[in-house]
Amino acid sequence: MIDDGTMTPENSTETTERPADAPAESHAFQAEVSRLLHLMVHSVYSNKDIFLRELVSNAADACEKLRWRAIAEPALIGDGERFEIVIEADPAARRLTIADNGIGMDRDELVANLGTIARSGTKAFLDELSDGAQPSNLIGQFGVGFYSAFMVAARVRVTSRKAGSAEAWTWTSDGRGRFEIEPAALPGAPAHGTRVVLELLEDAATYAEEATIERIVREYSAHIPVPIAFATAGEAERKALTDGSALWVKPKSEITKEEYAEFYGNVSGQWDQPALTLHYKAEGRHEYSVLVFVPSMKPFDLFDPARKGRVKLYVRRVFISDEVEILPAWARFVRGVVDSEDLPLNISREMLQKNPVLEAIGKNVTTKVLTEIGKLADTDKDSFEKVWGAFGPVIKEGLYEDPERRDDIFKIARFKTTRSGDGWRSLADYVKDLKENQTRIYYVTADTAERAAASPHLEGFRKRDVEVLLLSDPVDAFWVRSALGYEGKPFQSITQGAADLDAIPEPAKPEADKADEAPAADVAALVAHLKTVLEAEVADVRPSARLDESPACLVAPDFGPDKQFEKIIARHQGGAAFAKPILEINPRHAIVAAMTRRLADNDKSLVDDAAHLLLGQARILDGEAPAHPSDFGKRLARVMAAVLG
Ligand SMILES: Nc1ncnc2c1ncn2[C@@H]1O[C@H](COP(=O)(O)OP(=O)(O)OP(=O)(O)O)[C@@H](O)[C@H]1O
Repeated sequence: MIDDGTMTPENSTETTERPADAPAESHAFQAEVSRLLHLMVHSVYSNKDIFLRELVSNAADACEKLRWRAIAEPALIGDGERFEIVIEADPAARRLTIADNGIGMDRDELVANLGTIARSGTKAFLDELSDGAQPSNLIGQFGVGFYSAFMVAARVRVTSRKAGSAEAWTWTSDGRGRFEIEPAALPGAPAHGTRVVLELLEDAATYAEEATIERIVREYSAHIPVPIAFATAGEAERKALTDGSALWVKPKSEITKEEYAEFYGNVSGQWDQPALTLHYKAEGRHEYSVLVFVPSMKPFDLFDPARKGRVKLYVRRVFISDEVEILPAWARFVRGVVDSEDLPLNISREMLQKNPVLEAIGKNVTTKVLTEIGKLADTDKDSFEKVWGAFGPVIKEGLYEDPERRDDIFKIARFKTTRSGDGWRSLADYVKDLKENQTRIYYVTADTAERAAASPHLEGFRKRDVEVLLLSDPVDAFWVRSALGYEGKPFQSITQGAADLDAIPEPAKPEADKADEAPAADVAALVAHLKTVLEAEVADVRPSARLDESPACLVAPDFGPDKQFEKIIARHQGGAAFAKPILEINPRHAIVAAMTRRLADNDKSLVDDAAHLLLGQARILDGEAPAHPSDFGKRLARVMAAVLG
């Protein structure tokens, strides 16, 4: 029970008396908070109900924190005290109170927690809100839940007492830029915990009605693990709305899809329909229950550098922590709960690091998640593609971080390729369709799939109908370098090294085309000349098998990074110098043929200009600028004048 009669109308409405020597302090909200509050109050939200789910969720978190703390320090709570959340409505006064007997906040915590937003990504969130995204899907994710109270309240008063503290404090604000903090008189304050009082706006009067509250609690908070009761102001009687029992210990057959979805929403702060729900109990060496979800929508912090997971750890129904990394970082999109029967309840945070029981659980859950995603590929292609589209870029981090998972990840990995069209191809599909004499899995990496698909390096592969993976996630440039291959076929960048395409048969060429080809001896002479002219900029010049329509392209040497990987490293190191590239020229191209003729005629200055232009053009096709733009411009003008003049 929440003790001390805190819910009586008298002391839940009036500002508590404060000692004369402790005047109310006025603080400005952090700028981000003000921006958020402004958006909350002035946007037209279709769903204001969510404020209650956010406040209830905070109240439940506070109870769970204290439940855990009180294991080591039982004196923090009363004898036989039961954690609960009480929602009290006073329709006549248009007032709603949410009270919990959780951990509470001291003065500094009130200032920090209800005056700033600590989460990284806040700015991104605000920008997204400004762009008109539906906030109800986003709010819970960003750690800004409390502020949603101002969607329905003209004034919010929070009285809180930290468990074990002799002081209580009241925080008050109308949400317009400032808040006040003052000491609260102890007789009216909670023994421990927090009371949030909302003076509702005129058009939000419905939130002081029992039926509305009951409906919202059933819809959004029916399975939070702390019981919720309803009370009408001035009446002693309380009505239990939920029993606070843990959903994950119930048998699967007794849980509806809606109940799972609601639980998922509360545990993840996301309110999309989960793509996968995994609910099972493991018995054997370790005993534990798992209820985890694969979302169908990307959480906002998926690419946050901290790469934090959000699976909550419970021990025998007691919440322990959401800070332990139970799953590997590349599975950080998984949300849910793991509840161990074996770990000690008073386990310290230090003991949770590198804990063998947790490691075993983490491995098992990871295997299950990968297996279920794999099954989804067979049973529901659309959902699977959504999951892969959203989380593939993260899962692929496992390809180089978690070598023992590589084969499992390769099984579910899907790629855009020169043959995939709108769909995706698996490596199994790729290997099944290898061309005669093809021994490698070819790939090209670029910033976007479109740019990858436009790479001139692809031409010779297209012509031979050799499939190439079009890789455009930042992580791709990394795993292709460390993965040894798939089913014995090594990965090979098409922008690196000699393209061993000659062994793969080319479709027969019409005789007319062959006539355009420069004689081999002339090509050799041109190559030798270009090597001298471009010596300062390229490591080598050679005829290319990989080109068809373009006159030239740049490739990286056989060993070392490929072109895209070089770019990524250069970006991080502020433009580090790399090995000079190799220029490949297309002996079948009209420009190259013309250059061989000009060289034979000893028209060196035009050939030299053309050589530099070829190199500059190859750079442009790689998404770079010519090394010396003004020199490039001059040569271009000279050649154009010679041709047009
Ligand atoms: N009833 C409460 N008891 C104790 N602390 C609270 C309570 N309500 C809010 N807080 C504190 O204020 C912080 C900010 O709350 P807010 O709802 O804005 O974000 P959050 O709960 O951290 O994130 P999320 O909404 O994603 O769960 C909380 O993290 C918590 O520390």
